[in-house]
Amino acid sequence: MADAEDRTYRPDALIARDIDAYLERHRDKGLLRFITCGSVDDGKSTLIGRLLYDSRAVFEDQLGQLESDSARVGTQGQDLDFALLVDGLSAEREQGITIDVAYRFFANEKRKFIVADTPGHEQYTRNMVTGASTADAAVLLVDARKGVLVQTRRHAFLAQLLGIRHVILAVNKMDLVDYDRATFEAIRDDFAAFAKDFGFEGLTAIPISGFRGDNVVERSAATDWYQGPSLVEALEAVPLAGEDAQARPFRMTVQWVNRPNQDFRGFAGLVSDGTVRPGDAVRVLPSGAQATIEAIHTFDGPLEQAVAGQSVTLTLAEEVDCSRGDVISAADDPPQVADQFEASVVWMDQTAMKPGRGYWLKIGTRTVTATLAAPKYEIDVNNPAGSGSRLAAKTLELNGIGVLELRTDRPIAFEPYADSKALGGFILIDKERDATVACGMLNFALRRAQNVHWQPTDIAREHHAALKNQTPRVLWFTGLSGSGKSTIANAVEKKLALMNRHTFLLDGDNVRHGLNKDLGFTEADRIENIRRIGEVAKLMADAGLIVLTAFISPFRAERKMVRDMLPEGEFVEIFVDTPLEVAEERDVKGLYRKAREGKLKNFTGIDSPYEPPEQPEIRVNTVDMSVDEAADHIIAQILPLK
Ligand SMILES: Nc1ncnc2c1ncn2[C@@H]1O[C@H](COP(=O)(O)OS(=O)(=O)O)[C@@H](OP(=O)(O)O)[C@H]1O
Ligand SMILES: Nc1ncnc2c1ncn2[C@@H]1O[C@H](COP(=O)(O)OP(=O)(O)O)[C@@H](O)[C@H]1O
Repeated sequence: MADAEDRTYRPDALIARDIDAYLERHRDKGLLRFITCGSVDDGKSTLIGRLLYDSRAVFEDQLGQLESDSARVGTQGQDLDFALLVDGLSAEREQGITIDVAYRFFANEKRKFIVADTPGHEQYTRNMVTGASTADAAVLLVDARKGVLVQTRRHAFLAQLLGIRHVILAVNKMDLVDYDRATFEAIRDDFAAFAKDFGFEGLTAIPISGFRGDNVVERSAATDWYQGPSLVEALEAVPLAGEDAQARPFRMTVQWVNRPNQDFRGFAGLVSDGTVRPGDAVRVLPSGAQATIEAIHTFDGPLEQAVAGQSVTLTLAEEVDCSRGDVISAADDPPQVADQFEASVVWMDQTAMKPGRGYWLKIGTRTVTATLAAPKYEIDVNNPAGSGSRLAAKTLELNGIGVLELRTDRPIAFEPYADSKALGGFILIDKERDATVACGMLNFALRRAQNVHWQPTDIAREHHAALKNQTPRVLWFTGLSGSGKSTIANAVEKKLALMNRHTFLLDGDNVRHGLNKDLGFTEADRIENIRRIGEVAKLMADAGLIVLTAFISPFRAERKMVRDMLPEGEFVEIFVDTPLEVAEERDVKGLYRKAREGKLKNFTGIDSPYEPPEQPEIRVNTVDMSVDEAADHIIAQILPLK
């Protein structure tokens, strides 16, 4: 702040005078995206404020606001409090912490920069992940008085997990330790020792003062013992992501198929890697079909070549199947195709991960269903590099990071995240709530799936059904324990038998004594229980049977999963809608009493949830209907069975 009075801080005057000229001036400069991370009070906001202010990216009205805010609530006496420039949200000001990712743009003579300011607080891992996913570099702030903290380590770990290869360790508040060289070097060495296995290509440590401006834009005389670059110089030296990507084999994920008329079929998307030219041999994945690039179209006309970072429309010389989500790649060096993977997952939702449940997995522009296994281990983010960094875990909670196996319902083209963010990074979406719950990185494909193929059989499911002279069905009873599922399913089966129908009743207690005797009543076990029963019911329906199942099946997601496994109309959801009080009153097996006495844990309706169907095909009310009436009602609804 020493020279604040004698310099005229103004936003680049060109912005106001001629915005086109301003943009033109910056157009051909490379763009570096970076994140800043640090603990609360490390001075992150002040540093970013300083970067913006010194690069004249602050607008005059903001400046006026800053002056009045500084006087009112600033923490820096009469000086401008740069943190106020960045901590824009009022909630932040009140709490004194940054609560979301803020993106800010500035430019200097050499480069344009987008900085994602990510919060330091422990529970905000997901915001850091959001900010880091597109960053080329990370600036990790450390308070010179405090040194490397647990949070610094966590941020460094997340940065490497998200594939950031260039890290700048900004040892801040050097003014408060009298610019002491030994303090700086001890912190630098401490961090380097911790991060030695992280594989950072560039690790630069810089002594700075965001508040005073030392070594932020210009090198400071106060640290004459330091010979390295200023922060901005270090940021100018980070290689741009695009440069790396261009050296890789060609890949483009198809965003949409442009078919304005019969004669034109173009595949539009962003070239994520490499270079493409007309005449190049390519492959469409996951099908593997080969083709040749006919032309490259853009809004401004055809191109002789397109490189990573450009959005184009490709036409192919041959007629091949290619649709949204497919990957067009260099023919001689295509990405892999697989449906089982090891992945690292960062859980970002309040609701814990449910192993066995199907989530939407979105990778590039493709969306498939993925089922996650329980984590192999969770990573102790507070101690990510040492021994003991792997923790046993059955699930992942908010901000938890784990390594696990997952399978997709269809093969997808992919690359390990370490090689390609575009083809290896994904998000997971809760199907019911349509909410993003996690992000992840594919590490590698599991080989085990590759040699297992579907065996085609000559007698198809239609033949089985025709021989039995009936339409297969899965009559899926769901409801609380003691609601009447088994009793009614049994009555329905008897009636169907009298009608000469071929049936099979899969009942909760029986299946749990055999096929599923390894499973208990945790959420994960119930999900697996229903998954297996769904698979068995499907096989039986393939064999032409009318299958009746009587399981609590408490979760909508798994009932929907079984519905989706079967041909349209074959799954009939029957909600045995008995109120909890009535089922509890019946208490056929004495389990409700035990549960109320606390002798039985995770009992449905007591301390484990039941999600009633929203639109069941059939609902039966066992208070008003007898068993026989309920059975007749169901049969009437499913007829005819041919
Ligand atoms: N904790 C707990 N919660 C619910 N039910 C329990 C529990 N412990 C044992 N039982 C008995 O197991 C039967 C339910 O098994 P399901 O396979 O139908 O359950 S689930 O669909 O996996 O939720 C259920 O049988 P029904 O009464 O026929 O529903 C119970 O008798
Ligand atoms: N209308 C009804 N429908 C079904 N069951 C009834 C009805 N009225 C009384 N019940 C009794 O409720 C109990 C239901 O138990 P069960 O069929 O084992 O339920 P679930 O399989 O859902 O746990 C049985 O004892 C049954 O006789």
